[in-house]
Amino acid sequence: MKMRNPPVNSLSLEFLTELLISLEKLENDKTFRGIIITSDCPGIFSAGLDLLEMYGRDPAHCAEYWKAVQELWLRVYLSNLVVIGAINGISPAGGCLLSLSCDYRVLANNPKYAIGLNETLLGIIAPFWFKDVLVNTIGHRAAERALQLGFLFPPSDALQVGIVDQVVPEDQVQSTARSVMAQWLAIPDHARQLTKNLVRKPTADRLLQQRDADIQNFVRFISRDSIQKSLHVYLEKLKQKKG
Ligand SMILES: CCC/C=C/C(=O)SCCNC(=O)CCNC(=O)[C@H](O)C(C)(C)COP(=O)([O-])OP(=O)([O-])OC[C@H]1O[C@@H](n2cnc3c(N)ncnc32)[C@H](O)[C@@H]1OP(=O)([O-])[O-]
Repeated sequence: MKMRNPPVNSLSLEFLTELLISLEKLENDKTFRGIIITSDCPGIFSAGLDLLEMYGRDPAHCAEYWKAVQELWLRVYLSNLVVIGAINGISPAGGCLLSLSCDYRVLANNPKYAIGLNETLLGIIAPFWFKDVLVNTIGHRAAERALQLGFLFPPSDALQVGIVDQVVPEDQVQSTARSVMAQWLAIPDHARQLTKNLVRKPTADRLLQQRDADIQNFVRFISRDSIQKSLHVYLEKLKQKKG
């Protein structure tokens, strides 16, 4: 599955909806047993959540958007398919969450392809379920530092901390992802799926038990003047960087 939402594969509401529909189709088609998620935008896996869906929007829109973000996470995280991330670009925040929700992550060895939950750098906070997935992946102490400091790990550090499973030369990302897929597909589906569910369900349940409250929290948080100001400053920085 090649994500294509130029210029930066930001997860806009429209793009999230497209991803959800595609994933649902694959999930329901019994001829598919696994997917490799990668990007069609050179150098960018995904720039994460679309800031323009959260900046200057009314509460109803923010609520609709957040529901779609939750939906995508649950769909990928709990998928019955084997999901491999072939991460061929930078993946901050929501892009990192998408990567972390895969069963296995292969990252291209390019120092620009950093990965991490950098929310604090934007003056915003990674929700508890983003945090849970990171803690599950790299452990409590490493997650505590990474989250507070908004670390974006370059490939060698990403491998060392365990936020990705493998770092390979850029031209080998897809072939490596395919070999990994073959290895995972050698396991009987029912045993692998039930085991995946056993491991992941408690984390997903924490959100499932309070989805509406989580939406309300998000809307309250993102609508604050101070948060809107932080987003404004960050968006301006992105513009200025462009020159
Ligand atoms: C509680 C919530 C939790 C939040 C989770 C998140 O995921 S928060 C998200 C955390 N994400 C981040 O912190 C990543 C922020 N992005 C970046 O750091 C860089 O864009 C890049 C490194 C991904 C690509 O660098 P590059 O030099 O190749 O490209 P460029 O920088 O020139 O951008 C091209 C155009 O895309 C625009 N745009 C970019 N990102 C976003 C976005 N997320 N959304 C919307 N738009 C975005 C950018 O403004 C510009 O627009 P313009 O001026 O053409 O109208």
